[in-house]
Order: sequence, then C-alpha cells, then structure tokens
Amino acid sequence: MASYSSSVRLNSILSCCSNNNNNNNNNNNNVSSLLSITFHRIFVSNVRSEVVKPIKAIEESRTTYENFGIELESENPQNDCAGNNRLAGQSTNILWHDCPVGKIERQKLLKQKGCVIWITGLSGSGKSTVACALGQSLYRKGKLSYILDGDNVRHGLNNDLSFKAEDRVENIRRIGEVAKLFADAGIICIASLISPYIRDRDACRALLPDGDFIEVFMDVPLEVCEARDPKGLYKLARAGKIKGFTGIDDPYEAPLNCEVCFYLERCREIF
Ligand SMILES: Nc1ncnc2c1ncn2[C@@H]1O[C@H](COP(=O)(O)OS(=O)(=O)O)[C@@H](OP(=O)(O)O)[C@H]1O
Ligand SMILES: Nc1ncnc2c1ncn2[C@@H]1O[C@H](COP(=O)(O)OP(=O)(O)O)[C@@H](O)[C@H]1O
Repeated sequence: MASYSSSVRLNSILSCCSNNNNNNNNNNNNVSSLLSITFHRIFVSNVRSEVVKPIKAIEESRTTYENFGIELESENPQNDCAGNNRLAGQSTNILWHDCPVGKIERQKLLKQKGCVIWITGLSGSGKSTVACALGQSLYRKGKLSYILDGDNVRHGLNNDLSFKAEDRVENIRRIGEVAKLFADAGIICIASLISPYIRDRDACRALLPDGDFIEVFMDVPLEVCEARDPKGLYKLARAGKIKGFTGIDDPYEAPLNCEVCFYLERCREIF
C-alpha cells in the first residue's frame, strides 16, 4: 500500500501556484496540469461551473449575503441566534485602505501564487487525507500552504455554528472569506470541508480571481464512506442519534463542473 503522501506528485500544483510571471496569469491555465499530477487517480475537467456568477473580489466592495444570492428559510431569516442581522452587511461608511505592499509583493517574496484549493465531499470521502498529503508535498517543495479543515475550524472560529442548513451556509461563507485572505497573503490555502451546497461553493469561488479557486470533488459513494466510518458518525446517524447527517438525512450536491474529481476506482489503484 502506497502512503498517502508518497503518492502525491505536485509539480503541476506548484506550477499553478508559482509566481514566475507577474501578469496575474490565470491559475486556470495550469489547472489541468495542476492536479493531474496530484494523484494518479485524478480526473481533470477544464470546464468551469456555469453556476458561477461573475461576482469578483472587488476590494472596494463589501461582501454581503445578497452577493451570494442566499435565501435563508428560518422564521427570522435575517437574524442569527444572537439576533444579529446576517443577511445584509452591517458595516456602513467604510472605505478600503490600500497598502503599498500588496498581494503581488507578497507573492514575489514567497515565490508562489496564492490560491485556494477547495476539497468537497461526504464525511469519510478522504478530504482531510488529501488535504494533508497536499500540504506535506507542498512543504517538501518549499511552498507555504495552510489547511482550513471544516472539523478544525468548527473547534474555534465557527464553534457557534450547528449543522442546520443556514449554519452550514455561514460556515462555508466564513471559511471562503478566510481562504480568500490566505490567498491574498500569497499562501496556498487548502480548504477541506463537506460544503454540501453548490451555491455556497460557487459563492466562495466568486470571491477570487479566475483560476485561483480550484475545486476538488471527492467522488466517493455513500456506501464506501459509510463502510469506512472512521468516527462512527454514520452508525450514529443511522441509529437516529445524529439528525441531519450529510448523505443520510441531509443533502449533498455534487459539483457539476469542478476542476478535479477523485474517482473511487482510481483511489483503489493506490490504496
Ligand atoms: N450532521 C452532520 N453532518 C455532517 N458532518 C457532521 C455532522 N455532525 C458532525 N459532523 C462532523 O463535522 C464534520 C463536517 O464539518 P464541515 O464544517 O466540513 O461541514 S459543512 O461543510 O458545514 O457541511 C464532519 O467531518 P468530516 O468527516 O471530516 O467531513 C463530521 O465529522
Ligand atoms: N483513497 C482512500 N482509500 C481508502 N481509505 C481512505 C482513502 N482516503 C482516505 N481513507 C480513509 O478513510 C477515512 C476517512 O478519511 P478522511 O480523510 O478523514 O475523510 P474526510 O476528511 O472526508 O472525512 C480515514 O480512515 C482514511 O484513512
């Protein structure tokens, strides 16, 4: 059995993330090579999601839920449990403050291109495993990356959020914003979370320049994830002890046009 990390080959990720030219060259141009190397089991699609709306990270503009086109369905959709309005941006009379040292300078310093690699899939599909393998390989190549793992972020920043639909939306929104900051810092940000809704993932994509958001789908069937069940959560969900578990009694919307798809058959070749 090959180790997870040794099976990762990242030359294309590095070429995608390296900053040899400063013309903001689209990472998308390199995406094919990018993750085609990551694992032998990668399939690459060059087609970007049609769902993506052309909302871009215009620094002067605020990000609001309206940008995301999100309609929450709770009784008081605009209020979170603390009674705060989460729908509309609450910060008014604010102006963006620019610094002479920006993303381009930071990227030059780090000799890499900041971007977001967004790994989505069911619980147990292998998101964290792939995220760690990528992180290790990048580290060995001298590239600075940081993993935002859904489970881990819920221990801190997002520990006020449940798994209800509106809280998952907020979870993804916050992690999307944090990931964007990491990318702006010039860091290769690996976000690994279930992120079950297409619209939320596309909203995160729309925060970044074209090509800087690489969506990776762990296309592993529910039966396989359930058989793995490393944390025993599927068993609890089947027993009705966890309500609203993704794939059991909560939805998962598979990507329509992600950049990279890990198929189970290919996974078997390695593991
Ligand atoms: N109800 C329910 N549904 C799905 N997952 C659950 C649930 N309750 C707890 N967990 C554990 O939380 C981890 C998923 O957190 P995420 O932040 O990635 O979820 S989400 O993106 O907001 O849907 C997930 O971790 P992973 O197995 O790494 O995916 C689970 O361990
Ligand atoms: N390709 C694979 N083949 C077999 N087992 C795997 C594979 N990838 C991950 N695993 C195992 O599956 C379980 C879930 O992996 P993990 O990365 O924690 O998934 P997730 O983060 O999506 O919940 C772990 O026990 C891990 O060792």
